[in-house]
Amino acid sequence: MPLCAGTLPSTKQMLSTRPQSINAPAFSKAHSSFYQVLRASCTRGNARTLIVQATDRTVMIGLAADSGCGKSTFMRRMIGVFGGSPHAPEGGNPESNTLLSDMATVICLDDYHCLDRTGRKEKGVTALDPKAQDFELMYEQAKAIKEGKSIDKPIYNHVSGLLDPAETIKPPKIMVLEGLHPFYDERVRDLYDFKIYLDISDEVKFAWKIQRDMKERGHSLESIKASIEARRPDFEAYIDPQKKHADVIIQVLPTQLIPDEKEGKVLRVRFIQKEGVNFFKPTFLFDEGSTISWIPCGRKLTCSFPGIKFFYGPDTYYGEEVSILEMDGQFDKIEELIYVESHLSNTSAKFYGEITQQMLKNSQFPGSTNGTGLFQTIVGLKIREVYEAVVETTVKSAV
Ligand SMILES: Nc1ncnc2c1ncn2[C@@H]1O[C@H](COP(=O)(O)OP(=O)(O)OP(=O)(O)O)[C@@H](O)[C@H]1O
Ligand SMILES: O=C(CO)[C@H](O)[C@H](O)COP(=O)(O)O
Repeated sequence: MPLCAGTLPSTKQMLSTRPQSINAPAFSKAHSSFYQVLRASCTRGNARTLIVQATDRTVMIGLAADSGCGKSTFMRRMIGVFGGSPHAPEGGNPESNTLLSDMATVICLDDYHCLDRTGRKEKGVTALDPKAQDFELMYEQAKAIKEGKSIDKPIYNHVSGLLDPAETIKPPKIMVLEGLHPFYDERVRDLYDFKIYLDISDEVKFAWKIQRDMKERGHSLESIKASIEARRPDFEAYIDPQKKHADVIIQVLPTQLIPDEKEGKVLRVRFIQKEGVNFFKPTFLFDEGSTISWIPCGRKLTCSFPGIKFFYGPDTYYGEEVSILEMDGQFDKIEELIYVESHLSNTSAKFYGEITQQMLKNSQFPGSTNGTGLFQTIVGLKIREVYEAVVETTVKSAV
């Protein structure tokens, strides 16, 4: 017999009640906010089950970029928004590329290479070539995860260059597929709730690669140049075109504040945001839809040479309406970012100062004093908002 809202237990009672059987799902704090939605229309028995099932729907996020373009750094920022520390699967293959955290699991699409290093060499293809990628398996497994099923996913071992035995991945609340081809196959593309592309210009990519591969991995300047050149044709043919499918693009270019600066030390970062994307409201500066150029007051935002400049305005990108928020230059003190934050709207922050708080928490990550860190942090908040909106919609349709 249906119960009226007043007769259903309170959220506090729900939290303290044990499930009626071992297999019944537990009601946790994470479900509380959705309980109100159901309280008016559910019987005691099915309320718990419906809420838990609805909030257990996996939200799919795609992150595309070339290798060495800051995907790992971005993932660490995103996971920081949800809390909990990222870790590799325990007790498994030490060369696993998977990252687990309380809310999110990040899968690296290199695991869907169907040709190992020798195979690619024999066939004369690079890892960027779709021929080296098993899209059939990628689609089947991404779909299974979205349907709440566990998968046994292969592991591409970056040390040996071989495909290792599979690891089991359980469906998380948020699944991120990151790598070279997340939006290449139309079937996989249609599974995402939100799509991100990190678009790093050649000059900056080169500077970052030198920093990592020369200083940290002992590669020579010549070999880094040669590897970038060898990848370029396939990058242009197969990776770069995927950016037109993304909902947001973080484009990283050399600064325009210093003439002919090509070293990639000072960056101009553009946050390209599509209009009309489900559950996503573009962030704006001062006044939505206006075109604004802003040089913040130097007393409120300390910046050494060459200073800092913001831009915001509407534009088109591959024929679609977008709004662009741009930051050229860098600031000196992260805590002063609160001044910039106070002029931004639709940031998806839960409280005033959350962006600055996140930036301070991750101050040791590269890009913490420029637009890469700022926009990656905002995208992390956007992912949280998309997640919450998808879950709420699922709960409502369950009701
Ligand atoms: N925002 C940034 N500002 C400056 N340098 C950065 C930034 N993001 C990344 N880097 C540099 O680029 C290098 C690669 O970054 P990261 O490991 O995050 O990229 P990746 O895309 O995950 O690489 P891969 O796919 O090869 O594992 C880092 O070592 C760092 O030096
Ligand atoms: O682009 C890459 C990763 O994003 C790698 O180059 C690709 O996975 C091939 O691996 P390896 O360098 O081990 O041969």
